[in-house]
Amino acid sequence: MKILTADQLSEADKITIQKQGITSEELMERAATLVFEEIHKRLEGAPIPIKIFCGIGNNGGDGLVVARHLIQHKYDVQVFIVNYSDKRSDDFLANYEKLKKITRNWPISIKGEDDFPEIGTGDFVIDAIFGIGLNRPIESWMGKLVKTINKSGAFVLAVDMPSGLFSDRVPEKDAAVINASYTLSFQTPKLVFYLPQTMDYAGEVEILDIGLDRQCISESKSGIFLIEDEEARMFYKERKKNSHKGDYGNVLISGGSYGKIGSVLLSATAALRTGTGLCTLYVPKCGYQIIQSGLPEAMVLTDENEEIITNFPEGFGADVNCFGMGVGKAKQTVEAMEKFLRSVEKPVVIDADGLNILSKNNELLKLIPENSVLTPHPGELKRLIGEWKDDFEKLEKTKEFSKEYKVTLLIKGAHTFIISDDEIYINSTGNPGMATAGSGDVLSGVITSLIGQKYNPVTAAVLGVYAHGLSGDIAASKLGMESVLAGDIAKNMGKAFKLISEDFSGYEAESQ
Ligand SMILES: NC(=O)C1=CN([C@@H]2O[C@H](COP(=O)(O)OP(=O)(O)OC[C@H]3O[C@@H](n4cnc5c(N)ncnc54)[C@H](O)[C@@H]3O)[C@@H](O)[C@H]2O)[C@H](O)CC1
Ligand SMILES: [K+]
Repeated sequence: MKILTADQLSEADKITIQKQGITSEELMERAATLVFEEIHKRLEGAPIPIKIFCGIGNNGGDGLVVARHLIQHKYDVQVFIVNYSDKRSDDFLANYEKLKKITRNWPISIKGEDDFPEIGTGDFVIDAIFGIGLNRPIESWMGKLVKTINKSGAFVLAVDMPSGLFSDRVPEKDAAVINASYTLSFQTPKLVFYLPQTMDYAGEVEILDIGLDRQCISESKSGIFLIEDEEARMFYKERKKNSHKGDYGNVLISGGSYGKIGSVLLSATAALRTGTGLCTLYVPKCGYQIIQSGLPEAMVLTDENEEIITNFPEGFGADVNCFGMGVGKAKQTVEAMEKFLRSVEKPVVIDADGLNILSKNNELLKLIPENSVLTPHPGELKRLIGEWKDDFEKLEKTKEFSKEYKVTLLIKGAHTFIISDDEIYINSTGNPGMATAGSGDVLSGVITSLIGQKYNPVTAAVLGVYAHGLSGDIAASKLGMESVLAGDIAKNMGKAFKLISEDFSGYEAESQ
């Protein structure tokens, strides 16, 4: 799903009104009715005290529409108008009049701290103060109101955006921003819902299709995409009946050192579980027994050194190479990496210590084959591209690096970002149970495997990250998050691909 900016959404708003021949008030009614329906579906008429805080723009207008429907469905509702100016929007005013006609319990105006209501843990708060129209930080008594809501312990549902959160920048330290439990957002996701510095404000996110003009959305220029089941299914290539192992890639994974042979083992297991035809590992001598007995399906080549990699098997001729997990940073290993980079021409996958070697030996960067995939976590990324001021700068610097060296980079996290040139793909699968040793080794194996199966490297990275997260979700649903091991992520990969290729609804039904 495409991610649009606030300006693009406002534009889509206007075009929709023109093309569909509706008024903006009708569009507001449509959008906010969907919000009401979501709430009604969950509360099922429960007599919970609902406090709706409305601004005086269109986000506030949405709040008034939601209030009207809730009141008409006999919910216990109190509306508060956060009355910070006289400039009320037309659609706000129209809905204010409509609300007054259906209830005697008129909205209460808040003009300062003295007007703040008591908010308790048992309340259901709807935040309709500001949406995508926010153009400066929330200040004065309004800021205090936001902080009071946050401290109340109430369940907070944000309409479109948590108030105080900008769609295109990180809030200042101590800024007043609603900490929503849940955000119902209109039409397209917003980038800030997925960045580590801002994602917590939004809580759980659901996107409501409010029927904005499809053509306008598809023509809006955006290089940012949220990857969900639909996109993953689009990328997936089915295995052909008339095929043999040679069609699924000859993979060479080089890595490991004494005490870290498990990393390569995990990566190779994941590659094979992702469908690799032939998998060979290049490891120090100490890894031989471990791999032969731990993964009989893999072949093993050993370095002459017992404990570290000091060389690279030139002329092996793999379809795709992966380098780096568990290799350490010894001088001879740096030389081995240089030999590796000089002897391969096709795109490679570089992970873990391979990345740390690159950041300490910048002269090696220019040897990376074009279209390679680098899979850093934030610490490794920082060593590679330097410090960043905030998540937006991190994205910009990563794009610059991607363009300079013509590589795809991952930024691993709760939502892994895949960055290639000017494009950003955001993954939607995965869970905190996957924050466990070896999880990254598994991911490199998956991506390497897909490149070997002739996916282009960007697609391999995007689909690989998605499948890895989905497999982690399957593992967590069986084992509980705490018990997920990296090996479980590799083990469930087949099931993840089965879901991607066939039927997601089955998984959803199964996991409920
Ligand atoms: N996107 C859509 O298709 C639809 C959006 N809807 C809803 O409309 C809001 C956006 O409404 P808008 O009136 O443009 O902005 P806000 O309500 O977010 O803000 C109102 C107004 O307040 C001023 N302002 C901004 N920041 C501050 C501040 N810190 N302090 C004081 N005042 C501030 C500024 O002038 C704003 O214009 C969108 O989020 C949806 O909820 C439609 O209902 C349906 C279609
Ligand atoms: K809001």
